[in-house]
Amino acid sequence: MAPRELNFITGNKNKLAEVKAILGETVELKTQPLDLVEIQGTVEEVTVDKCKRAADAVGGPVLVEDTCLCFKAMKDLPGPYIKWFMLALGPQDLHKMLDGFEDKSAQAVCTFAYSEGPGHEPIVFQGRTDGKLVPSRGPTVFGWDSTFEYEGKTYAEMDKSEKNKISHRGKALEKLKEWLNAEVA
Ligand SMILES: O=c1[nH]c(=O)c2ncn([C@@H]3O[C@H](COP(=O)(O)OP(=O)(O)OP(=O)(O)O)[C@@H](O)[C@H]3O)c2[nH]1
Ligand SMILES: [Mg+2]
Repeated sequence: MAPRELNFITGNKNKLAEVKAILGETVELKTQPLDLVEIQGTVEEVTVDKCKRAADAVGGPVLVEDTCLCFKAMKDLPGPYIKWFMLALGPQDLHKMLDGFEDKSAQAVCTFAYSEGPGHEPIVFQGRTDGKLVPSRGPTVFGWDSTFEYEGKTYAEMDKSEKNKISHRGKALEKLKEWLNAEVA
């Protein structure tokens, strides 16, 4: 049975705001701001492990999300480790990581995992958006939004509803919504 409410565990306020806006009235969204340990591995491994840790910490059903930024020239790195590169370099200098490469293409990947609670295997919903890494343009409010360009505009140059329609997160949440609706029907 699909849940009627979701407990989204995240320490990231910007993610939470987008998830709230995208899910709208689909489901009741609760949240707990836990900072969970994140392992190394593929994005699926990182997200599933984060989900299990969240379920254990909360002792009940949880939703978590992990975001990757993958550079094609770097064989998909930094991927799930993008947070640490962002923290070190900031949005102004992140694009310089690809200075030595012709290929500036990048893919934003968003992976949600839902678990019914401790001991339950998480279900995964993923969305991917192709773009490229560019010198920062637009407000630097959310992570690497100002350096990721999709069809001529950086995420930061789009208004929120425009970003949410084509974003990695929007696409992943479309799959989550389909699952919620299919289970209810
Ligand atoms: O410009 C951006 N547009 C986005 O749409 C977006 N989504 C995530 N991020 C950043 O990418 C890293 C992911 O790391 P991450 O998934 O582990 O997140 P987090 O640790 O901040 O929160 P959480 O793990 O508690 O949920 C963090 O630096 C996030 O700020 C984004 N930046
Ligand atoms: Mg994190």
